[in-house]
Amino acid sequence: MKRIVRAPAKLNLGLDAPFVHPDGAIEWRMVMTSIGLSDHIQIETTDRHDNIRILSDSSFLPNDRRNLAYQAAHLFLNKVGIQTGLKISIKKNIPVAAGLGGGSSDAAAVLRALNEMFDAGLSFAELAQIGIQVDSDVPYCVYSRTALVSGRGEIVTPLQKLPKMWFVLAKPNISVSTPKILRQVATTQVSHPQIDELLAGIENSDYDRIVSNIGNSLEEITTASHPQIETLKSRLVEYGADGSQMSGSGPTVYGICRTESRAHRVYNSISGFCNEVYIAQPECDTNPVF
Ligand SMILES: C[C@@](CO)(OP(=O)(O)O)[C@H](O)COP(=O)(O)OP(=O)(O)OC[C@H]1O[C@@H](n2ccc(N)nc2=O)[C@H](O)[C@@H]1O
Ligand SMILES: Nc1ncnc2c1ncn2[C@@H]1O[C@H](COP(=O)(O)OP(=O)(O)O)[C@@H](O)[C@H]1O
Repeated sequence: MKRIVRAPAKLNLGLDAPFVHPDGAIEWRMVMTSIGLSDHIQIETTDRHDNIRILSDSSFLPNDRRNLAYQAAHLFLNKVGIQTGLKISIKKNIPVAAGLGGGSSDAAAVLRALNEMFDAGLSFAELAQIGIQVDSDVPYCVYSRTALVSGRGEIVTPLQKLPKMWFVLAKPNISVSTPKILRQVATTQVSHPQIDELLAGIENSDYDRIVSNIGNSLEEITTASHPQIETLKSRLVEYGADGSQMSGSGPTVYGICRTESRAHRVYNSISGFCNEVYIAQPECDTNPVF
């Protein structure tokens, strides 16, 4: 049996961390969307029982149990009691450790694909329960559509489609350690974006209200050690984006544009300052996940 699936990158339109639980886990309130930029994953069954082999075209990825796709496959096979070998080949298009959830999305794509391949009949909620054991963005990525994410990442409430918009992503050439950023949440006075206003903007398909209420509590923490993120954000707006923000714990920033032609203008201008630049639309409008 063989399947090829896409694993889309996510963007955080709104990210609030209202409090930290006594065990150190962060309580999230995030509005996320998935975009056309995606990894391609081929999954094949093999007769080497209980052997999960990961191959990828990226030298940045672990190809053993540390790979999130491996962990997802392992948990799924245990849960449904299937004995098979798997070969999982990842074509990596999403920049790694960029705040775009590439690893979580690969893991979620593997869960969805195995569920279909073996006709296991698990609901998205059940796949999300497996996914939360891998990391906190996997439940969202099982749905991979615009959604409100809360709790420790396990509560996913799908929202309606975003109005037409374009994103211009720019990934500066710096490394950000997510654990290092997240550890600082408990001890830093972070700002809290207006998530309810953002939700109202989405509910009313109101582009301007959405753009004026994007916000990310982690931005101040990451920017404190990497001020170039702030510069890149300002440049995106200077070149014509209606708003700009960092995704996740960074370092990728994105600008939002209402039209494709404006997005291309911003793309061309920002390309002079940043090597890794992408244009994408929200996932659900154009490209079904399978
Ligand atoms: C911040 C977000 C927002 O979408 O995006 P990314 O930047 O990853 O894309 C994610 O929630 C992120 O998800 P993820 O990377 O899965 O985070 P988690 O699994 O919760 O934690 C990542 C790592 O940070 C550590 N961690 C987490 C919380 C905390 N208070 N202190 C920590 O040291 C965890 O132990 C783990 O090793
Ligand atoms: N399939 C995968 N794709 C990307 N990264 C992975 C994968 N499996 C494990 N990782 C590890 O997960 C970490 C986070 O990567 P990624 O999910 O791309 O970024 P982020 O958490 O910033 O959204 C990296 O250190 C990477 O080595």
